[in-house]
Amino acid sequence: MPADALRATAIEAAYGPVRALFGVDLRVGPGELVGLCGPNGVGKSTLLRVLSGLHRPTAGRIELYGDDVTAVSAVRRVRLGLSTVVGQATFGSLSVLDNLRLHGYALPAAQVREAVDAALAVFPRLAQRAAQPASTLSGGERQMLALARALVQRPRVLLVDELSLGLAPIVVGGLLEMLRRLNNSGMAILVVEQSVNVALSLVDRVYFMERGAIAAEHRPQELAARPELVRSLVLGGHA
Ligand SMILES: Nc1ncnc2c1ncn2[C@@H]1O[C@H](COP(=O)(O)OP(=O)(O)OP(=O)(O)O)[C@@H](O)[C@H]1O
Repeated sequence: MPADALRATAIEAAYGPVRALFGVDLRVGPGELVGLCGPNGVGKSTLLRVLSGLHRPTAGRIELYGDDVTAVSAVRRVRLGLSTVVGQATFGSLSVLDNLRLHGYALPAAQVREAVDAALAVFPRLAQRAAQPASTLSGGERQMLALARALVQRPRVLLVDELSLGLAPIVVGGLLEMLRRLNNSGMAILVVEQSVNVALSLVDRVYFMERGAIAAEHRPQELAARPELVRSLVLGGHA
């Protein structure tokens, strides 16, 4: 059997004395699109930070295509094919093009231009605005830029935090369509999503987190006829 694109086993994490993750097990198969849902504060963003190498776990193991990357730095994980889209923060005074170029930091210099052109080809709307300062983009365009920056890194596995946050449904629809296309082209994707409806419309499989651990795992079709189960999963311990 081929190795999982991404596998986390028994992950624990803390902020000083405050424990945030309690033995998380999660996997994303090659070419799979997986969601991670759960109420505020259950540890979704912390888990993403641990997976991307931005926060060191206190226990557990992370594997990328079968290789142990638990002790590997965030930058090296990018080189190994793991990229992350977090928020819409950009370098506002820099142009869209320069924001993209900067994100080629993990690529050999000779490949940056081609990678930037490829990312712009995915987002024609950004290509039209390549010379514009990023601060002048709309919220939706900024989220496109956040995605495009990750694409510049040529990921095999993409982690996405809260794609739909604060965006109009029509904009979210376009971004989801983009994630689907990237996934269809073979990219494994893990998307943290506050809106369970958004997640269920998109993913092959979804994890529900509760108080720092995975509480359930389902395929959307299993949940289609069970609104009461979805409700209890969404509300977690608050049901
Ligand atoms: N920098 C930090 N310092 C201390 N505690 C933190 C820090 N970041 C997160 N936490 C705590 O860790 C727990 C998990 O937070 P996390 O942001 O991972 O949750 P989340 O599920 O992503 O929430 P949300 O959906 O609201 O973004 C929370 O109790 C939070 O208060």
